[in-house]
Amino acid sequence: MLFMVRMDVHLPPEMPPNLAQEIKAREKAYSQSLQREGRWPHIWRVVGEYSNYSVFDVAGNDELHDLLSALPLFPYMDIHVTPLAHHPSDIN
Ligand SMILES: O=C(O)CC1=CCC(=O)O1
Repeated sequence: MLFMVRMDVHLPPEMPPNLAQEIKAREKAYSQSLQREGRWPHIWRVVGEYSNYSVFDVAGNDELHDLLSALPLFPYMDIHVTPLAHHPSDIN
């Protein structure tokens, strides 16, 4: 199943910069491992915002929830999930 996910990151201003960098480095490594596995095929920056739109290709809701809740930035993000279905006009 495909899901479009918007993630808005809100790191607390009082977080020490070295801790923020460490969390971001773990987030990047985790994200890139899922991308290599094909479970996170798209990630796009929202212009001008500390946000992304991503597409996940997973078995279902439970797998997506497990994957998202394991993100190192999960405690600092608002996440909105949109399940995607095939469009009848899609030629692919
Ligand atoms: O920077 C972001 O949008 C948050 C994020 C998700 C995966 C990643 O590497 O960074």
